[in-house]
Amino acid sequence: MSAIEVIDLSRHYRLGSVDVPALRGVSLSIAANAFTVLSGPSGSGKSTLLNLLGGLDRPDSGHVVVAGQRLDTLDDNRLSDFRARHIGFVFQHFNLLPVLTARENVEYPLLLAGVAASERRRRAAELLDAVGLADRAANLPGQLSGGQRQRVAIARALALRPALVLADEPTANLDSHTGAAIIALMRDMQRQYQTCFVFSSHDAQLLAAADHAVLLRDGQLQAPAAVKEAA
Ligand SMILES: Nc1ncnc2c1ncn2[C@@H]1O[C@H](COP(=O)(O)OP(=O)(O)OP(=O)(O)O)[C@@H](O)[C@H]1O
Repeated sequence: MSAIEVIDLSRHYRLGSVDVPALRGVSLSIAANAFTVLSGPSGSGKSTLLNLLGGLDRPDSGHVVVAGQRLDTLDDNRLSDFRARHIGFVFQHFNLLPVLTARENVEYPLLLAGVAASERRRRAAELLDAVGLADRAANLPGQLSGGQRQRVAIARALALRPALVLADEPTANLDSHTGAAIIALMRDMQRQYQTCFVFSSHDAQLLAAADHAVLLRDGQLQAPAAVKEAA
């Protein structure tokens, strides 16, 4: 079963009079309940594709279907609502709100979704426990290490139990030891929460941990290889 269908997707950027083709006619299926890595050299189109999968950007042609919903049929408000409810994001720079504690950061998407306070507290506590940070719930992001911040970001991404979690270079700002721990945690969370995880990365450790690798070069798909059978 696939969580995402990508159909003949193209995205060009204009730099003055120069046309930069970032993605050229990409079609693929991404499996549900699996760990998929988008890989390829710098400039190959990984972030562009990830942004289109997450509805953060719109293609010039082609379309994306996430959890059965064609994103191109949604206007900006409905797309933003769909994103909030069905897609969790993890960023290279963590993007936590600096004035909120770890617990409040995890609760934030639940607050926006109108979840009652007692349920927000319960779910944030469960998730912080799952990422090994139960004792750091009251800390601000500035009082946490890079690896701990990324753990909070992963807990936040899972708060609304999304169909899909997208992560753009989630280990790029971490040392290799911390990066390996974050990869193991994401793998664990993917299994525990039965979610589709998609990452962009140059990180060989992340590629080795993946069920599927999507290889891009010059905005086009290379052979999509099954790294190993999905667990
Ligand atoms: N906002 C933009 N304006 C113009 N060109 C852009 C823009 N964003 C990306 N590009 C170009 O589109 C192409 C694909 O970029 P993209 O960021 O998707 O690649 P990437 O594989 O994620 O690279 P990296 O691994 O370095 O992050 C590149 O040629 C890049 O220069």
